[in-house]
Formats: sequence, structure tokens, C-alpha cells
Amino acid sequence: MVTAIPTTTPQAHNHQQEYKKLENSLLLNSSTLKTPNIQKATHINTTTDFPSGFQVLCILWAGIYYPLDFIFKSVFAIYSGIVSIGPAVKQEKLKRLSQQQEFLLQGSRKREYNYSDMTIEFSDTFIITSVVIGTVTFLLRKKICEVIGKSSSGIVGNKYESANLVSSSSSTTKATNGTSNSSNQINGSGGDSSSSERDFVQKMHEGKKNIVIFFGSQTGTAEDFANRLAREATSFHPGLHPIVLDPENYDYKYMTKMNPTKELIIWVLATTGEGEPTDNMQEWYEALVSDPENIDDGCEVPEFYEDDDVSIEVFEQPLKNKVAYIGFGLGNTTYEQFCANMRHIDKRMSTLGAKRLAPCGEGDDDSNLEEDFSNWKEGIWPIICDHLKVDDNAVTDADGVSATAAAASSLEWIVEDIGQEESLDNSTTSTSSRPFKRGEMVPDTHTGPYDAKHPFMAPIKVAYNLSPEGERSVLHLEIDLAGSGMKYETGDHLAIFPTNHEEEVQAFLKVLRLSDKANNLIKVTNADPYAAHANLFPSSTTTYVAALRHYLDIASPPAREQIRMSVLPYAKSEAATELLKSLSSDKEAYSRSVVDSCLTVAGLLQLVNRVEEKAGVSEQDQLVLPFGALLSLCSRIVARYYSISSSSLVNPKIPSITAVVLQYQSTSSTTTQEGEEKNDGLQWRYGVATNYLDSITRYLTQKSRGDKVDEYVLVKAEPGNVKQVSHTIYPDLSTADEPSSLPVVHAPVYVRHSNFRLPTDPSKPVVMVGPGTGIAPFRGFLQERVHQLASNNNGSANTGATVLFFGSRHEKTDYLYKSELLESFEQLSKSNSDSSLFTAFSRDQAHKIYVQHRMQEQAKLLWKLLHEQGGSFYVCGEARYMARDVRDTLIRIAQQEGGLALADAEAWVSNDLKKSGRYQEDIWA
Ligand SMILES: Cc1cc2nc3c(=O)[nH]c(=O)nc-3n(C[C@H](O)[C@H](O)[C@H](O)COP(=O)(O)O)c2cc1C
Repeated sequence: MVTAIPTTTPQAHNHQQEYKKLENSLLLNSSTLKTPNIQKATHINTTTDFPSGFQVLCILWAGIYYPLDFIFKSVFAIYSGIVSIGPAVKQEKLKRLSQQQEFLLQGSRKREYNYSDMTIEFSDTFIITSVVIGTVTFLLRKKICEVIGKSSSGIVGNKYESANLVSSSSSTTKATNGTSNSSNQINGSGGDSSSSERDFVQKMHEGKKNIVIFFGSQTGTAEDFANRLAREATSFHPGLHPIVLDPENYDYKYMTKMNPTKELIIWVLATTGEGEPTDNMQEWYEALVSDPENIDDGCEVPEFYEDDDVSIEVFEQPLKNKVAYIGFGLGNTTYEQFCANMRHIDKRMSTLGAKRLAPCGEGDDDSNLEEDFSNWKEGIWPIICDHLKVDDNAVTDADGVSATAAAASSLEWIVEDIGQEESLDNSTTSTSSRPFKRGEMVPDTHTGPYDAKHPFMAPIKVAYNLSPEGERSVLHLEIDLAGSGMKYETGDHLAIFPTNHEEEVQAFLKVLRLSDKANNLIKVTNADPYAAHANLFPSSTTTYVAALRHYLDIASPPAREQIRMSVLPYAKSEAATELLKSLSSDKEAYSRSVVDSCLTVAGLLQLVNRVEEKAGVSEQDQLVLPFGALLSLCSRIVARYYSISSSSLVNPKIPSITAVVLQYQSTSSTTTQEGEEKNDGLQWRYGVATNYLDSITRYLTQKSRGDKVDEYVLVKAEPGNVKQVSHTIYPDLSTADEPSSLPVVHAPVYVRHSNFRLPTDPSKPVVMVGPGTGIAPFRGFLQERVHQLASNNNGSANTGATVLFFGSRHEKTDYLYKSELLESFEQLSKSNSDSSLFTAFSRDQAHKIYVQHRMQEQAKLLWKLLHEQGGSFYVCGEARYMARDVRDTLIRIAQQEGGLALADAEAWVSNDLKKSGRYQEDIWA
């Protein structure tokens, strides 16, 4: 949804062509002089066949003297010919001039073409003085830079200076915006300037790292994979020293400082939107892949850092002999542009000359991402060790367990238990010494700006169930952003950090034997002083229970290799070792007992303890996972994105979201010590985030009804027979004293901007397809169209036709926002008779009817609005089936109504609509 903006400028392109022409005309060897492209002017590489200082001087002399001499004499000749000497002489001089040009082209040095003695002396003196000054300046540039206080990094020229300034200022902004961990880290390790904070190679060198793992992640998976790669490298390959970095905090330009035989980049890149880079890769992507549409030959060579030594290398390959890399892309084959981010970066890295050590791996989230990652990972270690010439004494003993692995997993995070603090669980206490706890009513010293790293604790103004009688609860929540400084636009997303299920939190505390210490303050720091993150949590202190509630993803099953690296080393009994070995080495056993049963880490530990108990292992010999190991094992909780379902024109401060509460059943089977398969039957599973929102909704609903509700923990009991999960709710009790007021509940949020936008011209038609909660952004669009209509009544322009296809299971129970939709269309259709609402209730009749069937029925109208009137088409909802079917239907309509052949109809959708931004999707797999 975020579109990369191509940065190739026509000027830069022309400049390049001009340079090529000039280069040819002067017959200069391209390996000798390369300067004219503004972008590339100062790009000079270091190679082993590097010329000496004297050679450089000669080159400079030749490169500067001849052109200047030529230009000066040409200008003088033309001037004297036209103004002073008269036409006859002018002709003679021009003839001489062209002779001289020819001489230059031949590359020989002849000094007999002198127009006057004075000219020779003056021009030569001028040129010689310029060249001498230029040469001296060049040779003393380092000193000059030092004297005027600039970095002597070798980044020279105004453009680079300003680029450097831009980098440093943006890094400062970013540091204040939320990368304080890494910037503290850098300052602590001797970083001296903001530009060096962006220098990832310097950071690698400070920490003696030989691998940098860059992740591009939107919802946390790629970041998690990157951390797991690093953990595995550290645990099992002693010669590998990885560091995981977020590209957002660093500058790609420094790639050229890398040592290609001793250092390596590993990319772990997810794709988001419609084949777009993740937010944290945006800047790098735009620089490296300036023109994704023409990736083969339309991309500009970006600027890179140069070191002091000057060598002339082929511009187009600035990463040649500089960078080696390997990569893994995360994607989903349901999307048209599978793994586009990784594929594009891979392509550009190799075009720019970097050495790809092996084909990049790709993982499909639609099938088995985890297994794809695992398979790719297994193959890369020998290649990496071989390339870096480190001994691949992979630390694996016969059992695949090692002392190093145990040490590494426990040492990654150091947990210091500070003990109890009396007031800690009183959520209204406002002492500044209290640690920040996401999701709780804690006064946070952060006053903005708010973003993914510093979410805003937003009051929930309104919360209710849109479908109380339906099979699934659909929630409508309104979130107050007043005072946050955050702004949203219609079509944007709201990110919400959920709180974990309370039962799951308590289960973890119990199995970790921490129930008594739940509220102890703990200080968690990274064992590696050079790691990118000094702290795992927003503050260095928190409590066990807060970490489990708000920061760790405790609901996901542990990965196979995680069981091997972070759990197996702590097994003291044979029974536990056997079970864990089987789960971590036998893919089938793992998939049956862990994946299919959605076994959480707590579930796994409980299973191990049960097996140990059965085998007669005494309690003190049973496996108890240290909290530090758990921190390596669980990834961090990430925000969930919801399409905003209100219009920023109508409700600028209070966006709403519309979310279906996720709950499903899965089998639960366990493998006993004896290898017996034990089927525990079907169990209910709950989506963490939507159930958290559901808890808030229930809490507020019950409070408003005057029901007695536990202020801290809400255990849900409805609907039907489904056992509900509980979440910890932190109401602001400060308002509760006033009899009329209800306590306010807050949730940690931030706004994520998207490109999902109505056309700027309101007179253009709009066709929207949004079944189920896919209605969300279109509720906002409709509010905006009605608002525009009201404004237009006073103005001149007409509001174009507005068409919505909405669908759900049953009209009676799942017709979301029914009265609102009907009312909006009543108004819209008054102004434009084509404006209509079409509904498809799939299960209200014997045969299923979906939105695409209704589209087909309205083929003529759609063709008229989209083809003849240049309207825009929008789809929101499920990607795999609905979005595909909708696209296919539109292609069929183009064939049927426009008489187009299949290929032309597809091209109409892909080129006329999609590429021009008239076909937009906000879809999820
Ligand atoms: C909103 C959204 C858009 C996506 N778009 C694409 C896409 O265009 N191409 C693709 O291959 N995968 C796409 N994916 C799949 C993700 O790349 C995949 O799920 C990945 O594992 C997410 O990694 P992350 O959690 O690190 O962001 C998309 C996923 C989401 C949620």
C-alpha cells in the first residue's frame, strides 16, 4: 500500500547520455576518466589495481587541462571573431578552431594554434594556475575538511555534503522517534557523530561482527527470522559473528566500506502491500531500486560512500569487489507480486556488482513459510563459512545439542531480578520511576511523536458488537487520537498492540515457576554490548508479568530449531531430552504435535513436565526454562493493522475500526514419552488481538449497563457455549469517582499511512467491493462521498457515481452498518442515479451468492463507470479467493461488454486500471 517513488530523473538520464557523447568525442578511455554524471561524479572505488598518486595527478592534469584549454580558446576565438576581428578573420579562426578540435580528438599535443601571443600567455597562465590550485586542494582536501570541521570520510562535493547532512539529521529524528536503543548503544560504544551512527559497517567493526543481517519486516516475521538466523549462527558456528540491524536506522551508502571476503550481508525481506517493500526498507529500496517497473535497465546507480583512496572503477558496478550477500524473501503466492521486495533487491545488488553467494531463498506464507525458511537455512551455513573462510566446526554433537548452544541462548539476554515494588500493580500510580508497561495506564514520559516504537495510549471512546446475534462477533471501536498529534486520512490503517490472554500469561508464570514473583521488577539487558538493541523492551526495567502480557508473543508455537536451541539444552532428565529431541529433529512429529495443535511454549513445557512426571522424574529434576531463554525463544508482540472505517473529513480526531473476532478450532494431539499419539480432541483457539478488542468491548458494554465487572481481569462467558478468553483491562479509574462517568480504557495505537485513497476528483465514479469486514475502508469512503456531496451542493462540481458491493453470510445477523449504508445511498443516489448498493448474502438461499456474482449482474454499469467514465475500482477483504475472483470477474466483464480478447481484457485491468492507480486493493491473506 506504500508505493515506492521512482527517483530516476530525466535530467540525470540526459546528463548521463551527454557524458557518454562527450566521452566518445574526446576518445577518452572510460577507465581513465569518469565524472560527469551528477549522481556518479564522485563515485570512485578502491580496487587492488589502484593507480598511484602520481598517476592520479597526471590523469587530473590531462583531464582538466585539455578541456579547459579547449573551452577557453574556443570562447576567445568566437568572441574575437565576432566582435573584434571581422568576418574574414573569424572564418580563418573558426577553421583553426576546428583544426584544433581535430587535434584534441587525435589526442596529440600541438601548440602552434595560437590566436595571439597575449591569448596564449593569459589562457595558459589561467589554466595552469587553476590546475595547480585544484591539485593542491585535492591533495590537501583531508586537512581542509578537518579545518572546516567536516568529516574526512571521502564523501566530497556539495551534493555529498548535503546528502550527509540529510542523513545525519534524519538519523537524529529517527533516534528521537524511537531508535534510542540503538543510538544509545552506538554512543556507548564510541560513536561520535550522527553520520557515523548511520554507518553500519563501523558498527560491525566495533563489535567485531562479520555478518550483518538486514531485515525488512512489516508484521514481525522477517525480524523474527533474522534474529533466529543470528542466534543459530552464534550457537552453532563459532567463526560467525552476526549482528541484526534494521535498515531504517542505517545508511545503505556504507556498503562500499565492506570487505567482501571477510564480511557478508544477509537479507531477510518480507513484501507488503501490492508487491511493496516494508516500511523499514522503504528508504533503502527507493535508493537501490529507483524504478521497479524497469528494474532491468531503468534504475539509476545510487550514491555510495567512497573511501580516501581514489580508483576509477566502472560506475555501473560500485559494489563489485565490495559486497557479498545472500538472502531470503518472505511472501505469499496469493499476491500477484510474490516476494517482490527480495527479488528486486537481489536483482539490483547483483546488477550493482555485489556477489551473490547462492540463489535467494523464498518462503510462501500461503503454504509453509517455516519449513521453507528451515530448508533454506540448512543449506546456507557451509556456503557462508566457506566464503568467509571460517572453520565450520558446527557445534553439533551426536544429539545435535551443545554446550555452546545452551550458553548462547541463556546469555543473549541478561535478566536481573530486582525484587518487588509495592505500588507496581496499582495502575493509577503515577510515579515516574515506574517502568513503562505497554497496554497499561502508566504515565509515560514520552510525549510524541507516536509511532511503532512509541504507541499512543489512546482512550477507546465507543465500542460495540455490530453483529451480536451473528455466528461471529464483529466489533466497532472508536479511538480518540486527540492530543497525540497523530493525523489520519481516509483509507489509512490503525495499528494496535494487543495484550496477551490472561490464562496464557498465568500458564507461563506457572510453568516457569514464577507465579510468586510475577510482579518482581526485572532488568533485561543484551549480553552483547555491540548488539543493535541494548534493551528488549521499551524500558530496561519491567516485570515478569508485564513482559508476558505486553511484550512477548506467547501465543505462537515455537519453531523446530528454537526447541533445539533454546529448550533442549535445559532438559535435565532423559525423558525430557528424548521428547524434545524427537520434536526438534522429526519434522512429522513436530508438525503433528506442535504446529497442528497450535502448541504454545507454555503448552510445550507443560507437556515436557507431564512426560517427566509420568517417567517418575522428581520435581527439582524437571525442566524449568530460565526466563532469559524464554526471551530468546519468543518473538516480540507486534502491532496488528486495521483499516480505518471512518472518514478523516468527518471525524478527524476519532478514527474507527471494524474487526471480526477470531476464534477457531484445531485438533490437539500430544506425543507421549513412549511415542504414543494422544488425541486431546478439538480445542478452541483465539486470535490474540481481536479477542483483546473484544474484551475491551465487553468490559465497556458491561460497565455501561452497570454490571459488576472485575476492574482488572475480564473473563468472558458468552456467546453460545464457546469458552471465551480473558484479557487484562486497565481502565483509568481516576474518572470513576464521578457517578455519571464510565472508566476509560486505553489501547496502545499508532497510525500507519496507506495509498488506499479516493480519487482526488470527486466527479469520478467509484466502485467498491468490500464483503465482511472488507466494508471497513468503504464506510470511510462513503462518509467522505456524502460529505463531498453536501459541499458540492454549495459548489459547482458533481459527485460521481458511487457503487458498493457488500456481502456477508446472513442479512439478518451480519449486515454490517445496514442503516448507515442505506441512508448514505439514499442521499448519493439522489445526486447520481447510478449510485447503488448491491448486497450478496451468501447463506440466505440454497446456492451461495457472493459479491462477484452481483458484479457480474451489473456488468454494463461497471463497464460504463470504469471504462467510459474513468472511474476507480477498490477491493478490500480476503486475498486468496475473494480478491482473485473479483479480478477475474472484472476481466470477464471487459471481454463481455468491451468485446476485448482475454489478453486485452487482462491488460486493461493490469495496465489501464492498476498501473494508473484506478484499481486499488487493501487485502489480506
Ligand atoms: C497487507 C499484506 C500485503 C502483502 N503483500 C504481499 C505481496 O504483495 N507479495 C508477497 O509475496 N507477499 C505479500 N504479503 C505476505 C507477507 O510478505 C508475508 O506474510 C510475510 O511473512 C510477512 O512478513 P512480516 O511479518 O515480516 O511483515 C502481504 C502480507 C500482508 C499482510
